[in-house]
Amino acid sequence: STNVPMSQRSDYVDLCRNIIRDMDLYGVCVLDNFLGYQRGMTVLDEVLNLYNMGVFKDGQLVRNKASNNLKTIRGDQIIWVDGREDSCKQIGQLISDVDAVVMGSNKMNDNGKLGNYTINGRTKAMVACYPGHGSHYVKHVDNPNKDGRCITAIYYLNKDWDIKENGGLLRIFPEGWSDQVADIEPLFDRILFFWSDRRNPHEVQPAFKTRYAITLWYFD
Ligand SMILES: O=C(O)CNC(=O)c1n[nH]c2ccccc2c1=O
Ligand SMILES: [Fe+2]
Repeated sequence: STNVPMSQRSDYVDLCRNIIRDMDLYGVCVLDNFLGYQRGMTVLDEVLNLYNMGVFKDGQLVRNKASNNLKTIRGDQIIWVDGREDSCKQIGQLISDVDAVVMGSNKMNDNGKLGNYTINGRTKAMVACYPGHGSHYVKHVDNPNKDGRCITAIYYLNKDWDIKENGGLLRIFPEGWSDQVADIEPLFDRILFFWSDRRNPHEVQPAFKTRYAITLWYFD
């Protein structure tokens, strides 16, 4: 699947059915080889180019619950792109492919919804870099207070990632799964979907190698 638009891909319907089933059963869905190697690499090249241009900003400070001082407990650096910028065309193509599978899953479901949501918008793409040296993200819920975001979609860009050496595991603690957790490695060309609300508290464990991801949040 090189430059075939997502909705024309032969496995498009299967991808959407896969998302519908996993989101209904688990509230989490992982798809590998989402864009294919070549296109994945073009997206990675654009992200590396952005990073080397120094346009990423430090993730905002978050008060450390343990102590009352404002302490950087997240080492992520982010930049928001909408995909139409000159240097973000491939990221823009990724975005429209994620849109295609999310909207496709939304329509394809018998009740025309994905988990009782009618998706009608999304944020821009948040390109995030965890610079290594133990940078992490404490356990949190993306949308704890009904801000409208219902699905989190994260596309990972990390080639030759060795979770034991490099860390950076995403651990989801799905509500109602008692003590089970979903451990997701941030592997190159992997995309992850999960409900953004309190059903899916999650954390990014300390990363010891530069770790890139692109996140989209879908609204209903
Ligand atoms: O990268 C991952 O695997 C998971 N990542 C997250 O859960 C995550 N969630 N919410 C954020 C808000 C602002 C900046 C970065 C983030 C962020 O990496
Ligand atoms: Fe998150």
